[in-house]
Amino acid sequence: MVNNRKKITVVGAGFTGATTAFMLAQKELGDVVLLDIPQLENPAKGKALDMLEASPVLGFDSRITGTSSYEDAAGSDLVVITAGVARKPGMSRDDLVTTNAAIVRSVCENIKTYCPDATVVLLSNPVDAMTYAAYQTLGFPKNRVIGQSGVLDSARYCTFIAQELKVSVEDVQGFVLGGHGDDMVPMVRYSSVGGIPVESLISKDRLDAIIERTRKGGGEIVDLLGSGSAYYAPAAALVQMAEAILKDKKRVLPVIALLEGQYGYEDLFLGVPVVLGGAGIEQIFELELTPEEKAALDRSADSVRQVTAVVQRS
Ligand SMILES: NC(=O)c1ccc[n+]([C@@H]2O[C@H](COP(=O)([O-])OP(=O)(O)OC[C@H]3O[C@@H](n4cnc5c(N)ncnc54)[C@H](O)[C@@H]3O)[C@@H](O)[C@H]2O)c1
Ligand SMILES: O=C(O)C[C@H](O)C(=O)O
Repeated sequence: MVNNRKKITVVGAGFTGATTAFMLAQKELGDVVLLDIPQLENPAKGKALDMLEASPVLGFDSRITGTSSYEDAAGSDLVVITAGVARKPGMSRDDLVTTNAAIVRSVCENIKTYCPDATVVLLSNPVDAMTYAAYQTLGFPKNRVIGQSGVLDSARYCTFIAQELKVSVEDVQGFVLGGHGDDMVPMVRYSSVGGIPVESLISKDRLDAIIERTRKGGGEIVDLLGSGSAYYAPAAALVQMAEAILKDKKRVLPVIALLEGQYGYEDLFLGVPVVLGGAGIEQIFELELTPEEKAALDRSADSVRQVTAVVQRS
């Protein structure tokens, strides 16, 4: 049964948007509108129809429509924004800030008009700063403007731990704090495998290598693809967040939230563990950090503050 016929709009029908739409529909989290610019309306319609024609085989009843009109998005419960350009090999995510801030702002003007009650999840990069730009433009309550990075970064971190120990990913617990950049902070002290602290299972050298690979995880995929960036794991991360919100699951997940004093930061969107449910971000967990962890988080927050300042000036 489709989840109370919730309505979900995915803005940007490119790699991440289309993959997210398909996963949302397969999980029957709602009816899905896949929206792109007018010049790409037909490809958006084509992708949506192609997905819909898979529904008898895969057995889902979510409706999927492609469009370039925000009227079709009207009244959405959830809006996922993937609109924007992706980086190329040799670029950092921050190189996209000016281009994508303009795109995110124009998208959010429409969301504000057509979907005033929606919860909005940002994916476009650099995502911490794009979440700030969206919050400014939307004027929605802070709990309903959320960025995706920590679920993806944590998934990469847990994948590498499971590979190292040759164990099931299902038994690995761990998460990443901070911004979605190369100085993100995988939280080793809070990571475990089957309840056993990871530091007692993996040597420091190997853990350092896993941390470094996690931090550069997006770049590893960009280099392998040659053009474009990751989309399967990012889409899976968005869908986990969507499910938590649409089903009011109150999952504890690392997401990009507005910090107003938590962790010592003011007026900054940054990745932290939260309770994610029907109201969006329902609670922010503030962890006690060691001096080393806090210094690492400060470095990450500084990077995010610098790129956010570009958004604030533009
Ligand atoms: N936060 C993360 O963890 C994460 C993960 C993966 C990708 N991303 C980012 O997500 C963005 C999208 O990645 P992708 O691989 O889907 O790129 P893509 O190029 O495949 O798709 C982007 C789509 O956005 C559309 N678009 C551009 N301007 C638009 C507008 N004004 N309105 C509606 N649609 C518009 C484009 O036409 C295109 O179809 C990039 O910025 C990428 O860096 C972030
Ligand atoms: O690395 C990128 O540019 C895309 C995304 O942020 C990712 O981490 O895969």
